[in-house]
Amino acid sequence: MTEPREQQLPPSLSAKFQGSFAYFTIRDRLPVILARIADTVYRKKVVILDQYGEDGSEDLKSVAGCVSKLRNEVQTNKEIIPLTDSHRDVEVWNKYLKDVTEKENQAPKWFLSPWLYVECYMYRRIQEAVFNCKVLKDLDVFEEQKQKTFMDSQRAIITLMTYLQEVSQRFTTNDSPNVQMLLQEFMQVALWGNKCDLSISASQENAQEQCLLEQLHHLEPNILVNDFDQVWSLLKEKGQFKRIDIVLDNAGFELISDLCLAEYLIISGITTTVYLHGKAFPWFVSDVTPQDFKWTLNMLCASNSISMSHFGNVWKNRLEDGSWKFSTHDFWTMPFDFSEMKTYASDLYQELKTSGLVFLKGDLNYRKLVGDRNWNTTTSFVESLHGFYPSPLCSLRTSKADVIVGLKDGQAGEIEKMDKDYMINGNWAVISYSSKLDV
Ligand SMILES: O=P(O)(O)OC[C@@]1(O)O[C@H](CO)[C@@H](O)[C@@H]1O
Ligand SMILES: [Mn+2]
Repeated sequence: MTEPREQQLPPSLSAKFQGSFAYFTIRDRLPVILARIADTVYRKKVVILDQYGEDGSEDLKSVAGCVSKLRNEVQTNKEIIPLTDSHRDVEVWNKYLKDVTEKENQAPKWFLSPWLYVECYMYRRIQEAVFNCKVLKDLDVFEEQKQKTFMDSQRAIITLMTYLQEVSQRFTTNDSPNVQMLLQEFMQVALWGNKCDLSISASQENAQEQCLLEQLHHLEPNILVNDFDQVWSLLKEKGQFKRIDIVLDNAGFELISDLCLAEYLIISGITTTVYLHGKAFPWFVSDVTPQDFKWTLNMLCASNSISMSHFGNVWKNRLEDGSWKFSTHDFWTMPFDFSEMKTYASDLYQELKTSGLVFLKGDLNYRKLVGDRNWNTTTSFVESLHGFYPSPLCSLRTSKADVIVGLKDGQAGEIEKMDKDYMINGNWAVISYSSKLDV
């Protein structure tokens, strides 16, 4: 099958389509996320003044000012403007703006241009305010919300990690654990862990209260595409992998669910190494940064829960002994969809080509996999990847944007009758697999 060229691809999702989820996101949700940042920043005033003195207060004022200016630009549909900080990715972002302007013969705007671009640009503009600070260049304006989600999910985290410890013991005592059934369980826990994301909730609290394990059976019918069997036959056919990757999404409970999957992949012998990919700076409110990763492991180690502290130490050792690797790459916080990785991040693309299987978590990664385009729901997942074939891929995504592919004929209509917002409310999910490889 030849890869579809630009003109054959369906249109990009955009807020120019009134009534689209992009439209509601940009009109209603993004301004709320920006307003929430101003509140957070003001709440830090006393602590920052104490730690950083006047420079710190000035920085906070400037971040708050930049974020409210940005909020006004979004709400009044201003033109997208070049970035002014000196972070290493500025040139790529500003060249992209120039290229889009030339291609469209007009400057991109919030309610005109592709949703993926303007939403990614918003989070990079927030970082511009931080990178332009004098003393607060490492400020994470979303830190408080991410940490609160972790703290509020303790019960679910303890239950899940206690279960992981029992499973781990079954492998140690070799009492013939059902590897396939357990893999399905840990993949589905990681899948539903994706429901908790602070961007969809426009920064409203979004902790995991109940234990997911008991709900998996009940949630199974809500998995609209379930390619688990294809993942399992790949693993069975290959025996033990040297490398499996997990492109992470959100901090908090979702990160714990991903690390439990990563631990299971090792103790089951499915792979000897798991590569975990985070974001280089705060992104889409709850995405995992190196600081979030470190903080989470430290919180596990300091916990008085036996299973949490056990795995906190096990996981710190895995980073030491190399069975886990955590890294970031600038590509993950750029506006490109994944079909452009070969062009803009060939090093990352070549690295993923060495993986036996790449799990990609969450909705934004799914949107980037399918190019954030308005595909027919019955288009195959493989076709919607339009050129992104570095390795076998498995998307674990709860649907929080109005794009979905790989459904059967008539399936969308059936689901719509039950839940008209099925594409955007996070109650429905896909486990989508592609085995297609670049030549
Ligand atoms: O990637 P995640 O964390 O699962 O979701 C990201 C998200 O919350 O942000 C966008 C809406 O603002 C959508 O892509 C999606 O709803
Ligand atoms: Mn996210």
